[in-house]
Amino acid sequence: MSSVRMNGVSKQFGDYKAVDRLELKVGEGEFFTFLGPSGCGKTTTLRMISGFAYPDEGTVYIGDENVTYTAPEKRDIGMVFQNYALFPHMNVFENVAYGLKMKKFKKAEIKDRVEKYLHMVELGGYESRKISELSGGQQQRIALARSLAMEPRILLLDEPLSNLDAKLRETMRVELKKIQKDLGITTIYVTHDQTEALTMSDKIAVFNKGVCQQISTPETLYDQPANEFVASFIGEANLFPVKKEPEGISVGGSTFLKTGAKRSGDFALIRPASISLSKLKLQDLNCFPGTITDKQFYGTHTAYTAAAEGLNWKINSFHQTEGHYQPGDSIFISIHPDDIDLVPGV
Ligand SMILES: Nc1ncnc2c1ncn2[C@@H]1O[C@H](COP(=O)(O)OP(=O)(O)OP(=O)(O)O)[C@@H](O)[C@H]1O
Repeated sequence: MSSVRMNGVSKQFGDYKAVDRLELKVGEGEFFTFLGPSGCGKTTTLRMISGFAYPDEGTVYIGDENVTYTAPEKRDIGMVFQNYALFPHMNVFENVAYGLKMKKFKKAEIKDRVEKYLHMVELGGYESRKISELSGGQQQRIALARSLAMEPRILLLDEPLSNLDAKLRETMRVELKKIQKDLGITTIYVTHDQTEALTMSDKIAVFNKGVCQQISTPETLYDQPANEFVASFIGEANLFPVKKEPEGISVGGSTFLKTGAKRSGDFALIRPASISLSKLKLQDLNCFPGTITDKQFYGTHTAYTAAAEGLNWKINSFHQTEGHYQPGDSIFISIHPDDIDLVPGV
């Protein structure tokens, strides 16, 4: 088990800053996720940790060791990729044993480790299967077992579940997290999928255009996003530019909002689940007439959109009694002041 630190790390391709002055610390045994849209610098950052890319500036530490320019094979890191990268001409045993053989482990130790880690990914007994005889999910587990068998000090996972179907992804999320916790291995996970990040991580670093926007627990990212980008990327959000008025703030031109926000900012953030819908006006404060424009039923909740005060609102209704509006219905939307946060722009 080891920690990872990156101090002032930058990487440029031509004129483009793929990673810009990154500061982060991954604690021992932590499940740490790099989250962000395509091209934001997640993989480049991971490659600088693995040693497949070197930074232009800054330092990378694993534990107390400065590994900024250390070759990948000397870093004692395991990696699992989106495409599995298994050897198709070898069977399952040979795939999992490969790195151990290269490192000249004794035969008995290789056999023990292959058995142990195949059992851990629930594929004990599959040793002589061909790779082509395995499903995508099974192949991904073999790739994981192959990395774990080396007992590395850090595990890096680059979008490992993105080739799997939705149901399998969900199962693998739970299994992967369990294995990680059982082994206590420091893990860095790259994804653009916020559900994966929120459900699996101890901490998440949110990236945008090469810049790390915020590093926090999933709960803090959702409840106290550092800025408009994080607020829009984590969970669903209504984000409206605000105008500062003498007595408070207004959105959409002249709609006054009373907010309990403890900070100031350029955008009002209102989560769709915190808005109530009603046929009648329920309160004077933060209650506006509008019209339902769309309805999508998800089982657990109904997602509405409504036009009110010249703005489009997203509203998630979890109450069955509220779940009966149709597009075209006249409604009132109500928001408690404590559910209106203010966030800075990026
Ligand atoms: N070897 C390279 N040469 C030139 N540009 C590169 C190179 N590698 C990455 N880039 C650019 O750097 C930026 C960051 O790429 P990176 O692969 O780190 O993004 P990412 O967040 O992992 O994206 P994705 O989720 O699509 O994999 C992108 O604009 C990419 O085009």
